[in-house]
Amino acid sequence: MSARESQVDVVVVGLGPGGEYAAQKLAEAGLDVVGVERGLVGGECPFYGCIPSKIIIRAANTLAEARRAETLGGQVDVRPDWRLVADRIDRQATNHWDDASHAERLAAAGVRIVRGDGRLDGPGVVVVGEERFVARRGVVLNAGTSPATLPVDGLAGTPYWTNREIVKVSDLPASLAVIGGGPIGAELAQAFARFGTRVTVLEVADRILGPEEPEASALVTEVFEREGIDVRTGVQIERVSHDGGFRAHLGDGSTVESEQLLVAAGRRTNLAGLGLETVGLDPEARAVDTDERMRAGERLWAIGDITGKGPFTHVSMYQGAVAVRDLLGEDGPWADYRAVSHVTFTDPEVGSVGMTERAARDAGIEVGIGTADLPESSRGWIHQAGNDGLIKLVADSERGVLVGGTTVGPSGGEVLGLVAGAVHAQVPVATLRTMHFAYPTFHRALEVALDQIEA
Ligand SMILES: Cc1cc2nc3c(=O)[nH]c(=O)nc-3n(C[C@H](O)[C@H](O)[C@H](O)COP(=O)(O)OP(=O)(O)OC[C@H]3O[C@@H](n4cnc5c(N)ncnc54)[C@H](O)[C@@H]3O)c2cc1C
Ligand SMILES: NC(=O)c1ccc[n+]([C@@H]2O[C@H](COP(=O)([O-])OP(=O)(O)OC[C@H]3O[C@@H](n4cnc5c(N)ncnc54)[C@H](O)[C@@H]3O)[C@@H](O)[C@H]2O)c1
Repeated sequence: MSARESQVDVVVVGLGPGGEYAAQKLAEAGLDVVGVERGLVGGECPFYGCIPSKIIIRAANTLAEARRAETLGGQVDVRPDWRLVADRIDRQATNHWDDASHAERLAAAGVRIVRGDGRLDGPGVVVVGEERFVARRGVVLNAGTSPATLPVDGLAGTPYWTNREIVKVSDLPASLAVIGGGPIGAELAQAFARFGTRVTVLEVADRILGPEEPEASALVTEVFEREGIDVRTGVQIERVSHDGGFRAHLGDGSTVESEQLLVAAGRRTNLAGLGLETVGLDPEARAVDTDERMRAGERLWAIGDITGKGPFTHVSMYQGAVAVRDLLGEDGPWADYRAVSHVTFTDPEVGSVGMTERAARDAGIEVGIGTADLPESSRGWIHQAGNDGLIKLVADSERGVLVGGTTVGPSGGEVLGLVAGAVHAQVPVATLRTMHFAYPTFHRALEVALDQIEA
């Protein structure tokens, strides 16, 4: 059967955060835009990722904070009620996993939404079922990721959870094993533990939150263990069996039993079946290479998690904005990844921007380091229960500027803002040292760390 053909200006394939942003801005600029989506308009973040997970974390943190009152303000009777969380995600956050509000916003901007699987069919051409779109200006790929499947014996036949299922849970499990101590595993492990679930984290690497500074991993591990989470690192999972409950068989001969199992062991990019070979790109690649304008080929742009430049919502939207500027013929600014920041919303939060110490040394930079322990700061001492935290700043001593920083603490993600600004704008360390740091804030601990840097 021959496909119906339409000429348009731009086709956006995948309407996750970056694609949604780009489609809306291009349509508002007057272009004829088609947005193709096979799942929910809005993508992973609002329905299965950032927003539901942060609602769970917010609730869990209120419980932890209430428990802290015992030594600071008085007795509080804490009785967790998961129904409040499940209901908030279901009704307030996801509208029962209905994307109408996202789709209506795009339609109001003039985007034509086409439901289905988009596939490239040569430069500037996208096929969706029986429809064929020829894009005069180009195609923007924003296909995102899915949970990676683990090649562990026995796992495939079991009803394990990924992030897609765990955000829909209506009843708390008594116990949960979490495979993977990355951001998803760590955030959800702690939140479920705070609701009363017995949690075991199984991490193959020698520490959880591996890409972070080792000091950050160590501190979060210490807090997790204090809260009763069983953190096992360096584990090999040989096999998983399921017989009502789960049993993970580990390489050292031990087993871990749990009522439920969350697999949070990474993501795979949704590039299979996208027709990359029709535009001269490798269909087996893990990511799509882009230049500073997010161009990936002839009349082709790629944005978001598929570019491998940082799997975060803000990166996807940042790249969406870059692609929009290029498609509209503007003169930049183009993509720059020196100061990509991210926050892992454990408690303490782990904020991070730019390079770690190791990355800076590997890049041949003459490194200067400054650190501070939050409990030793005035605000940390006042805060007391729940004051775990640290600052680590990484400077290029030759140039006298920060190239990275890690801010762990009760408001680690907020404190990060100042460091991210300094790395982004290359503010001289000497200038930062002359700042006023309000007393007694958590960010004031930065002054201690800055003073130590030889720069
Ligand atoms: C549990 C969890 C928590 C997270 N928390 C945070 C956080 O706190 N902060 C943060 O910054 N990031 C967080 N992330 C990461 C964040 O969700 C992603 O970085 C972000 O969603 C990526 O956006 P994207 O636009 O690249 O892709 P996605 O959001 O994955 O969207 C891609 C879309 O493309 C569609 N699609 C794919 N292929 C096709 C095709 N061929 N045709 C049509 N449609 C297609 C998919 O259906 C999907 O809707 C979290 C992720 C998870 C899983
Ligand atoms: N707050 C945030 O910004 C946030 C929150 C959640 C997720 N995310 C993003 O979403 C992406 C996916 O998160 P993720 O945590 O699933 O992935 P990840 O790749 O960051 O972490 C996966 C973890 O699983 C471990 N692992 C892999 N195979 C294993 C095995 N066989 N046994 C035990 N452990 C194993 C890895 O060593 C790693 O520590 C990340 O890249 C992350 O940046 C961001």
